[in-house]
Amino acid sequence: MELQLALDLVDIPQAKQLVKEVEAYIDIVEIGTPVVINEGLRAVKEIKEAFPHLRVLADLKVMDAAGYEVMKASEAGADIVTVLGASEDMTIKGAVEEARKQGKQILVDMIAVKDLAGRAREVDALGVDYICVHTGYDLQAVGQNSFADLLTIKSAVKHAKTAIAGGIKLSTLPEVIKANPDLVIVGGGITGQADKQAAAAEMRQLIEQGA
Ligand SMILES: O=C(CO)[C@H](O)[C@H](O)COP(=O)(O)O
Repeated sequence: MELQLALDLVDIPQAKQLVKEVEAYIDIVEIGTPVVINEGLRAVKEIKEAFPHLRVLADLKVMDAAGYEVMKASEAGADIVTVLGASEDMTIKGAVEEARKQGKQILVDMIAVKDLAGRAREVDALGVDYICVHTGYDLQAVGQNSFADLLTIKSAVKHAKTAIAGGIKLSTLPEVIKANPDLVIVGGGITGQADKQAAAAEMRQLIEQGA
């Protein structure tokens, strides 16, 4: 099980500082959508150059013209690029084709998908690398989470790796680990803590010991 640090509310120097603190405990650094909006793909480039041993995910949440956007993120150094599960099959196919050309991976974010099991089966058949259930900030604000959704995609998906994101904290990580996703994505559960290194270390330890 891999651990991904999601960076959403930082600029590039803050991102570098944060990754330096927790790099020993994480597998993937996510350059979050707000960071890409504020800083552009330069954030992906600078983090990959500073931490070449870590994989970098560009959370572009692509919805159209995926071939071009996956190409640009790959050129910047992204190892994984996100595409929305709610987008057209053609878009997801285009993303997978370009990722294969570039030697990169596609994570499909299932945020706002209503028929989760059905869409997960379709997206899985398109050859994506990860399928991720995700409770975004707007639904986290009204108390929702994706724990049940993870079980739904675990039973639907046959080929892709499964992932979960959205408000995961130290206190809820054991429940997530029990459902055995391939990838756990944590933002505020690490970046919002006074001691970020300790939070990341504890999370890594829980993952290693299987909760
Ligand atoms: O993609 C995102 C928001 O759209 C976040 O990166 C993701 O939800 C993880 O962050 P957090 O753990 O703080 O919810």
